[in-house]
Amino acid sequence: MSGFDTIFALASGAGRAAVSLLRLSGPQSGAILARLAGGLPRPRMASLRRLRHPLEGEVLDEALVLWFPAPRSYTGEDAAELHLHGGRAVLDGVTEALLACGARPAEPGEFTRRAFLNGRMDLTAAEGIADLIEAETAVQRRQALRQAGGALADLYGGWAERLTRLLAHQEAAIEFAEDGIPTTLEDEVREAALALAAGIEAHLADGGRGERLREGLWVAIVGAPNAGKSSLLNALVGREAAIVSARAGTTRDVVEVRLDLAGVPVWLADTAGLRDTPDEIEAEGVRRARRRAEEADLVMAVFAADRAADPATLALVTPETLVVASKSDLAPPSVQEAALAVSARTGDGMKALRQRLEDLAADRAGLTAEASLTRPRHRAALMEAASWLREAQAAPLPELSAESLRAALRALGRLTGHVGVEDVLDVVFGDFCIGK
Ligand SMILES: Nc1nc2c(ncn2[C@@H]2O[C@H](COP(=O)(O)OP(=O)(O)OP(=O)(O)O)[C@@H](O)[C@H]2O)c(=O)[nH]1
Repeated sequence: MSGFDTIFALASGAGRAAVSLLRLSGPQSGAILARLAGGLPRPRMASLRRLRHPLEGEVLDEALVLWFPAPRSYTGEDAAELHLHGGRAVLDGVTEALLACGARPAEPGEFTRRAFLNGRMDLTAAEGIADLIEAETAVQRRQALRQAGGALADLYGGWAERLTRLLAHQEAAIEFAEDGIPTTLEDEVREAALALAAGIEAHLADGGRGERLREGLWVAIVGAPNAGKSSLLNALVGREAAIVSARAGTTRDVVEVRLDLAGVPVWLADTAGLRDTPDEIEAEGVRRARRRAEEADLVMAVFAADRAADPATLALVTPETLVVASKSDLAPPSVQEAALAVSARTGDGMKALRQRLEDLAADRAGLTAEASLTRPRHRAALMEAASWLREAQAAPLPELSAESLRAALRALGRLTGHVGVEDVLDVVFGDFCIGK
């Protein structure tokens, strides 16, 4: 796209490194690269060049440079890459040279924003790239790569195409009706609208797995004071993250620890032991524990094997709860049904507990054959599209049905970015860091 400034940014991480990657994009990229490197290298071929300051002529670095003429670049514009030596002074010198040539530092996400505006990717793919940069586990990486590769773009784009055809048919049906030509077209459109709504709703009914994988699965560990919750948490993460003591009521606030369970990011939350207490601080801890249990994706209820099961924890157990009998070295478990017997002290049963947690994590946040939606933004737009499609099916007049189909198409368009709305762009690209 013309009329843009030429922008640059460090694409690699800040700080001392062997190599720093500086990226340049915009209409002046070629001219600027030629000025610094003493001529343009062959497109898309790495060349070793001496980089000079354009005014002072001083050699700033000897660097690998790459020239990507439009449209075959990440942004779709003329672009260049400078693989500099990673020192601070090199970067400062080259930055000054680029400023002297009229380029300006990029805003966060500006490279990907330009790629989107130039039609190199849709909004969901741009989000996939943001997720890939943030991905911390293998399964997160797989989900992000799939989305960056256009899996959601293809799915939603396919629906938008189907919807466009429906709209064309509905409009044709309206015209035929005016001309008095009998047709079954309108009935067919209504039926197809319903089928499409059902398809979107099936995609929505994924239990939030894609969003969970992106953000992490929350597991709340609850139980009576001294049940051994903190010891279990420490044994699971392999370090002393939470304080363990023989004194009941040691954990007062929520202790959160991040864990990679077979590629799914999991947040374990150790909570205060559930009991009535006159201690104000501890009572607040108990309130927080209950809230965590309500909000968690998974509750792990811990009962000490050498004690009778306490009613406060029992009250939180549902068929979804992972029931654990701790301190199995002291006694046979007191809660028999489906309880997993473990001992943080001897390590007995810990492998089985980890495996159970991994299975549950994979079940609630693992990848499935079909790409899952990954953001509340996706969910909102898809719910809106499905609801307009149902309205289109039920509308009393074909004109109203067409109007609803148009609204559904707009909702899908906002999702992929084909209906350009500035505020949507700001939300999506606000997630990026500078240089991406
Ligand atoms: N024998 C035995 N003792 C354990 C085991 N796990 C924990 N304990 C002991 O039980 C006591 C309480 O353990 P914690 O892990 O602090 O229990 P908690 O449920 O977090 O306690 P609160 O912070 O009071 O809610 C400590 O003295 C631990 O050493 C175990 O597997 N076997």
